[in-house]
Amino acid sequence: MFRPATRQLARSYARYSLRTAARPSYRAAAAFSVPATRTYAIGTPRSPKDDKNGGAPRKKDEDAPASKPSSKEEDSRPPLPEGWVYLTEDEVKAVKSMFADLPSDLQRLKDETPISDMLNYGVPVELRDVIKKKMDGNFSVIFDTWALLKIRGKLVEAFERYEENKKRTDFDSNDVPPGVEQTEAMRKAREAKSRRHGEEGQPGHEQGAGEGQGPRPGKGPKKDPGSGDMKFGDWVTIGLTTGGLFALYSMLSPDSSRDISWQELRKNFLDKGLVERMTVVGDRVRVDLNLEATRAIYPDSVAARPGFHYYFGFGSVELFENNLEEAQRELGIPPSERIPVDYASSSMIGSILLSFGPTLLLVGLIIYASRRSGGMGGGSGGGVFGFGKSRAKMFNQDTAVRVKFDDVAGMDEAKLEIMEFVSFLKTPERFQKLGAKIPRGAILSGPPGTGKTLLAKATAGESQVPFFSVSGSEFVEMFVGVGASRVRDLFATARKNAPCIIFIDEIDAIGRSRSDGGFKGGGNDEREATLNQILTEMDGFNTSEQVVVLAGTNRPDVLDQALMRPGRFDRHINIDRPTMKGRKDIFKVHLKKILTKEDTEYLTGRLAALTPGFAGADIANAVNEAALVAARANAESVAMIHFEQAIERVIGGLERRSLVLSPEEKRTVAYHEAGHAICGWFFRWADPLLKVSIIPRGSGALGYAQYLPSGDAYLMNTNQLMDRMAMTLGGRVSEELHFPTVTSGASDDFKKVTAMATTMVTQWGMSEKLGPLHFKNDDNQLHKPFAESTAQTIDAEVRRIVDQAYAQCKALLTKHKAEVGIVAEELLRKEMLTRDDLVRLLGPREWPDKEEFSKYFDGKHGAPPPFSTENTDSPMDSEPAPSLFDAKDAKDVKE
Ligand SMILES: Nc1ncnc2c1ncn2[C@@H]1O[C@H](COP(=O)(O)OP(=O)(O)OP(=O)(O)O)[C@@H](O)[C@H]1O
Repeated sequence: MFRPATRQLARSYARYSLRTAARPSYRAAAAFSVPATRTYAIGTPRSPKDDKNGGAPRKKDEDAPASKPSSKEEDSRPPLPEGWVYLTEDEVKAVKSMFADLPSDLQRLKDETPISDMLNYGVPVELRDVIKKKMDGNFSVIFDTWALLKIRGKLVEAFERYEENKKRTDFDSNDVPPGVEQTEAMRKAREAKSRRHGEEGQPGHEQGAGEGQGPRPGKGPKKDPGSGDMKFGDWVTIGLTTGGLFALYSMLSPDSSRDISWQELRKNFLDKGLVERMTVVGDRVRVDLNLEATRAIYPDSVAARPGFHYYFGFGSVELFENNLEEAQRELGIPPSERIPVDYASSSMIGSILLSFGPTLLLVGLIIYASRRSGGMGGGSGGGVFGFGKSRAKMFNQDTAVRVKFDDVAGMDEAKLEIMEFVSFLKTPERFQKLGAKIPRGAILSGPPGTGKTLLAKATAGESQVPFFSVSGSEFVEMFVGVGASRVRDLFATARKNAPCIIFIDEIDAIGRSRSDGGFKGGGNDEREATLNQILTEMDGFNTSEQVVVLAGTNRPDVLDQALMRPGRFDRHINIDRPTMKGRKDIFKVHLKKILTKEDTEYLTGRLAALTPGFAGADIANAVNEAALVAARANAESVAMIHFEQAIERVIGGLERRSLVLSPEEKRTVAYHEAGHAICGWFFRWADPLLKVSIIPRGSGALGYAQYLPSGDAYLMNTNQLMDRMAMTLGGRVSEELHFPTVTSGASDDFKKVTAMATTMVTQWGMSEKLGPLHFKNDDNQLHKPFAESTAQTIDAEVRRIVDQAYAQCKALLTKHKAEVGIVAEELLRKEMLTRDDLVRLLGPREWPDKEEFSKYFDGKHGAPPPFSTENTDSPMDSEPAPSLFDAKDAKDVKE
């Protein structure tokens, strides 16, 4: 089987055949003394039509055979050089059969190869071995095909030598002398060559017609329908192993280019027709070789690898062009087939980019990063300078601060105070004509969620002036000077928009007392610089400037005194948690958004009674939660029961019915809670019980008892405190009385009792031994503000008080041991008991109820008992945020 591996080989063989077919007297022997052909990887053939000789080019080789010899002449065939033999007819038949066996993609080779001519012109002797193997049936597709390729290489080399010796010009199909009849092989070979030349896309070139002529391919040798397929097909046929490894090696090889001198290039590649294209890249020329031809001649060279290029330098483009021109002239390459030269001007830009690319990239990144951080601030200025821009959000009439004083409830005094600012902003002349200096600003302080921000917004909403809202933490940045710069920017913008209000929320983030820094080691210069800037800006206000600064904080105690002095924040408005009436009003505000059919007066009163210690935000949350509970229950409107469930949920957390306790644990919890309930029922000064439950809730409470607090207890006497402590210890005492051992469940009770007793002794002057002294225990202080002996006295007094509460509780529960049992057993059955259940089990409470209790919880309004047992919690509910209550809060969530 004869399978040319490369385009070059195929072409060479085709030419060889053409030649022999055209001139029968030609002998292979002559080929070794006279070059018969020259191959060019590139170049455009002359069209036969264009040729002056009518498609038959001039004759170049005088020794070339003129016609095919007859079989009679075979004996007189000239001797062949060593290593070459003439084939017999049988052998030629075997070659034909090998071609017939070729895979379909190589069948074309058969057509392009004039096999019968082999009979006359000899072949390398190795071909005979291959033919023999074929005839014996030992032909190996991989190894013997490879041998055939090598044989083909020898043939090509022979022609190359011939060419070099004679320095003759190309001999192609068009060189057939006039009058010589072209064989079929000649025609096909010429067509094949014509197709290859056609790749160069020379305008006006006409391709020959005939079978085997494919559609004209686009530019580039790889698209050659003949040679490209041939190469690929060869590798496939030879074997994936050889080809794959070679391709992999070629790809992975870092050796993708090499410098070469002009002389080397000329000797090794140009003269052999292996150069396909040259590209001027900057001051060098890149050489593209015809891979297939190169591989045939230099099979082991890197030059034959795909993607490999030679480069050579030149003095000037003109010199290079002249050299190339001269070389091609010497080689006799016709102008139409000269090697194309490209000029890659874009490489200049490419090389500039390559040199400056990293720097440009870095600069770009820096600019991008600074723009981003500037942009994040929301300030108008971006870029590097955006850091110092204020991040205050501005609201005006268009962007609407629609909050009005009516939306703020439960802080009437604070509202009155702040209304003065509104009058000042609206009618400044009223104050100015009397010579009154307008307060510069006000600090709104109070626990979280009490409505400080809301009040500031309402001030802006009422005065109809622009409102700049910023948080203190937004001045804090890792860069020195940024905070002060943002303050400057904020005040400058505010002055431009005067009259207006600036609201700085959480001002303690920057307004912290400057002396505080010392303890933490070195202070914080950046924060101090920011604070100083605020002080300066507020000082700098001209009295007629209508810019009011409001600030909110939960920690007025840590603020710097300079900030609080008159002339800066001269009004201090403390907003505490709302009273019973305040809560009622806040409920009214938020109930406006809710669809409910309940009597508003009764509903708000009852809810306010149930929520002592709730801040405005807690109330807003509870109302919203009630609407969600009602929605889950598919209710038409939000009813009392939904509100109560919502409040219970806000206080105690989500019910955790999935938490399964053992019967023994459940029993312990029931007796523990029953102990609390009995104490609350029988102690004179204890808060009336609302509900006791052993359904686990929240994160760790296994049961709890809830009491109606004694209104807003601003004052508590010793009796109340002792009863409350005794009631708190009721759980543990009950466990002691009813079980052989006690549990860890009373830990939180002890914590509360200890805290209460300690406060009584150290702050409320309720210890006769210690007397009327106040010792504030500050965790930040290293030393206690009292002597060691005082500490011992405090310890002793705290113990005495707790012991007394314990004794009081034990006496009561021992007396009512049976009742504890009754309540506990009922609790185990029902899991939750209300006040009505206790009345049923224990009879009416001996002590009179408080006013609010009888008003809202006497059952006269037909409302269900508080905290109905109906459970609408679904497992998907999220747990509400726990509310904060101080020691005065009577809601008692116990473990
Ligand atoms: N007095 C009130 N009247 C009506 N709603 C209130 C009142 N106080 C708080 N709220 C509700 O609580 C929400 C939160 O209040 P706001 O943000 O003003 O609290 P804050 O005191 O500024 O809290 P923080 O100290 O945590 O910043 C308000 O949007 C409002 O719905």
